[in-house]
Amino acid sequence: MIAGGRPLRGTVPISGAKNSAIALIPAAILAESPVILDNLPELSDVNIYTELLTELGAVIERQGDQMKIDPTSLRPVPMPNGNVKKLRASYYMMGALLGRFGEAVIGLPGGCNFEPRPIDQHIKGFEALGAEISNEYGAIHIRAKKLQGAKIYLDVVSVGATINIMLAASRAKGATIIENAAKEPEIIDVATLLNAMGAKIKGAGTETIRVEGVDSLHGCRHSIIPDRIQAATYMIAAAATRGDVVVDNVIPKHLEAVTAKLQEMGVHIYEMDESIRVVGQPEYESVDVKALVYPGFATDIQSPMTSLLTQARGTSMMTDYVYSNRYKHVPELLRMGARIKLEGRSAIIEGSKLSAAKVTATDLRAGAALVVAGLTVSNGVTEVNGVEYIDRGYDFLVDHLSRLGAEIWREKL
Ligand SMILES: CC(=O)N[C@H]1[C@@H](OP(=O)(O)OP(=O)(O)OC[C@H]2O[C@@H](n3ccc(=O)[nH]c3=O)[C@H](O)[C@@H]2O)O[C@H](CO)[C@@H](O)[C@@H]1O
Ligand SMILES: C=C(OP(=O)(O)O)C(=O)O
Repeated sequence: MIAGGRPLRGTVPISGAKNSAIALIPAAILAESPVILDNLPELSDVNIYTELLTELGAVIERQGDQMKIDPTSLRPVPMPNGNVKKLRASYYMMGALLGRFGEAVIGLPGGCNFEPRPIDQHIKGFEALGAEISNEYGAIHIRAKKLQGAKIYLDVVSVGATINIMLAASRAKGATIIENAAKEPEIIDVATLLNAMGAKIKGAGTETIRVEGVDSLHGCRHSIIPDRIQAATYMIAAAATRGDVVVDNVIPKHLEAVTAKLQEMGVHIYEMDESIRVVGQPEYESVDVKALVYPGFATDIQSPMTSLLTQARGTSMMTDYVYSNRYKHVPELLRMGARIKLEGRSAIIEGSKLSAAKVTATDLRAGAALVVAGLTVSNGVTEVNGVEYIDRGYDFLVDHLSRLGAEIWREKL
């Protein structure tokens, strides 16, 4: 529930990145001794991953924002159903188990289903490494007598496929070259962990990644990079409420596309070494935004940005080149009085005054978009349902926003 209309003011600490954490936890499967992860976010996706690895026999200890994963007794137990279906990133178990044991049986992943999300490039990568793959009763069976390095050109730039191939290839014989690789910061984070575990990966963060396979990997300690999507969401919320907020513990370089777009709208932004101050203004110019792969404007921030664009003067255009149909938030924003038209993969957004309504999130970032919208509305209380999606990606959201001066609370059901 949000009684909006209050400018957000103060400092918000940003936790470790969800999309790193849920790749780094399965990466630990490849080690033959314990891995320690610091700066772990407190998210439902992380909790589900913890359960998944425990079901496979790993021993996991958590203390504050630290997780110790001891994978020494872990076995490649088939996981056709259950927790794997609750999580998009359960597909990383495929690459990790394949690398460590040469086999994996994993149910097709779940997670946010804003549109069909194929994993054909992951499969193509495993096959190129020598794995045999079949789909039986909704679960992918992957087996390889021996993993052999290969040259793999990805047909589409895919974060998940790039990471999954790195995981398996780090234990293959010889060199694997991934061409047309994704360049997101989370890919560099995974490569950094794997290299600290003894892998030989070069080029992460560029479109060509070279993985020299090694015979074994060992434990290490690693600190997860800050969550750039959470950070961007608070930046957008600060702008939308005409507030003055410092997002702290971030890597400003990871947020350049968002910073540039907000500045183009007229938001004042000051970058420090590890924080960004966002000062909202009474009026904003309309802008056109293209959601692209990194270093472009992230698709994961497209939905909250769409909410902010309702606050700009004139007509803005949002085009998502990564997911053409990621607009489940739009019908809900219409309920709040937004004037948005969908055309193909674009949303055309007219500046409008929003009003309170009962709305429902059906995926994580749609949820974030509705919260941003609710924060701008001063007449009445906006009710956002489906908050379990928001819990996938924003830890302590209500606490953080309350500390920034928002009137926001969770109803006990
Ligand atoms: C857990 C995680 O890190 N999730 C992120 C990851 O998802 P995920 O890794 O699943 O997304 P991808 O980068 O793979 O998808 C990018 C595009 O490629 C297509 N595609 C992907 C794989 C494939 O085998 N075949 C194929 O056609 C997808 O449909 C999509 O259009 O990157 C997305 C794009 O930045 C983000 O929105 C997600 O938050
Ligand atoms: C779509 C997202 O996550 P996932 O790929 O885990 O569903 C997201 O983080 O916005």
